[in-house]
Amino acid sequence: MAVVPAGALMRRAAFGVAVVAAELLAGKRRVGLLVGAGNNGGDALWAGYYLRKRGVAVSAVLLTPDRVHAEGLAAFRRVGGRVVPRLRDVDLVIDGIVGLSARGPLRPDAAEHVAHLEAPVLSVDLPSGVDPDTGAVSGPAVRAHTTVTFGCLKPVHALADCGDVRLVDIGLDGELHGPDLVELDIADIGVAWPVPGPEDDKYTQGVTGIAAGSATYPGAAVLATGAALLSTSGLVRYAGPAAEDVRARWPESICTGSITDAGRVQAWVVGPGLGTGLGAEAVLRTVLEAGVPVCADADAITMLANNPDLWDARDPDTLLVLTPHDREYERLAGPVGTDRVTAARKAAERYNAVVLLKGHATVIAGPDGRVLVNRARSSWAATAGSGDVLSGVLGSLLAAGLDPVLAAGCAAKVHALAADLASDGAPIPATSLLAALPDAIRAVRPL
Ligand SMILES: NC(=O)C1=CN([C@@H]2O[C@H](COP(=O)(O)OP(=O)(O)OC[C@H]3O[C@@H](n4cnc5c(N)ncnc54)[C@H](O)[C@@H]3O)[C@@H](O)[C@H]2O)[C@@H](O)CC1
Ligand SMILES: Nc1ncnc2c1ncn2[C@@H]1O[C@H](COP(=O)(O)OP(=O)(O)O)[C@@H](O)[C@H]1O
Ligand SMILES: [K+]
Repeated sequence: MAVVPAGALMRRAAFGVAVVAAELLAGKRRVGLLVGAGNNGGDALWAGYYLRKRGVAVSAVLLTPDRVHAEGLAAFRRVGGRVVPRLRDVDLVIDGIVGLSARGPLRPDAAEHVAHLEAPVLSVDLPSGVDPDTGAVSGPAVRAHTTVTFGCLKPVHALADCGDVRLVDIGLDGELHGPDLVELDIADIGVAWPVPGPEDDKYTQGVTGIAAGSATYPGAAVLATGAALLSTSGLVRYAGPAAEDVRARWPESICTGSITDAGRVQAWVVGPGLGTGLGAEAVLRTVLEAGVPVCADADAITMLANNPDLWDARDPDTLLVLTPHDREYERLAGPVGTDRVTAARKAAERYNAVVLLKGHATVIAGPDGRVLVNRARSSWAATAGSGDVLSGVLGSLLAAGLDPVLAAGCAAKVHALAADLASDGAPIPATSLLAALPDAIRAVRPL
């Protein structure tokens, strides 16, 4: 703002909004604006101005008539824009209620206008009512068909549903610092995914150890072992009371009844279905002492939360990835709250571990401050046993030697993709998600 003429950034932004609006209108001619008190409302009014100049009928509701972007309103009026008490018969709504300075959900008057909308909504910068920094929705909010944002993506675009997100360049490039959050794309994952070369054999690609399952929950062991087998072509060892079940389902795994004679591995997955009794504690201790990277999931997290002495078993240099869902997180570090990125960061720092906080938007924080986000495209992965699959995928990537933050990011993305591919619009059990892993990996691998 200091280096460009006053109002220039807003006009560039608004012009970008008008271009996308014209595209969404696809020949229709009536646009309504919801205009709030700040610059977001100013963007909407200027977008209305550009649309009017293209012959579109534009009406605007001013939510706070005494606090409105004055130049934007004057320009809008100059070209024949109408101010109305309520939007009626419009083909597209432009949401300029609040933008980056928004706090909290929509206030009742704005919520009332939004509740009655029938036309698709084009949000300026973010769907109003959704928190810009955390993506939290704690009350009424706009549901956007499309969001147009400026200069760079903001955390809300990675953490919440903003519809189709379009980025408009308004000339901020030189001013932007590196990203606070990173979302891996398919190409990043395709490059990172371990692939055997001519020199490889079953050991060189990393051996994954699975310490999971119990007499009560043998299925978790079967799912985690299968996921490791399907994710890389290295060897997978299983150790625990579900050895018979695992061997029957996965004859290619090497199974033993006890962790003490499991043999060497390059990474351990510990926890799914393991239980939390004394035997399980001894298993967790053995794994943490092994000096190889560990993915601690499910019951392993609960044990670490309940018995802090267990942390002493870990060599401080041992790479650890914790994969809690919200309730497991709460046992470890208190309530997650609405700011999932801060929650994951806090636990990563406290435990000197990579923390993968599961959910629709999975947040991965490294102890070095890196944060990755992966927002799922559907919620079909929210099913029993799907976390066991995730831990197996992640363990095999750790065994292959991937950096643990990258491993967690790759696992989260491929897991979510497998859920989409398996589901194709219908509910699926975790065994189907598991079976779709090869398709998901093929989909990310370079052609
Ligand atoms: N910073 C920049 O370089 C640019 C910013 N632009 C626009 O400016 C916006 C930010 O503008 P502002 O800082 O004025 O902030 P906003 O437009 O987000 O508005 C803040 C105003 O809304 C009120 N408000 C906050 N939360 C509310 C709630 N829950 N319900 C109702 N009212 C609420 C506040 O009291 C304040 O008056 C961006 O989102 C973007 O649209 C663009 O013009 C492009 C350039
Ligand atoms: N609403 C959702 N949308 C998309 N993915 C979800 C959703 N809820 C959970 N998941 C994913 O499903 C998996 C569930 O793991 P978890 O809770 O450990 O299940 P389980 O213990 O039954 O295996 C995680 O990978 C999580 O990110
Ligand atoms: K908005």
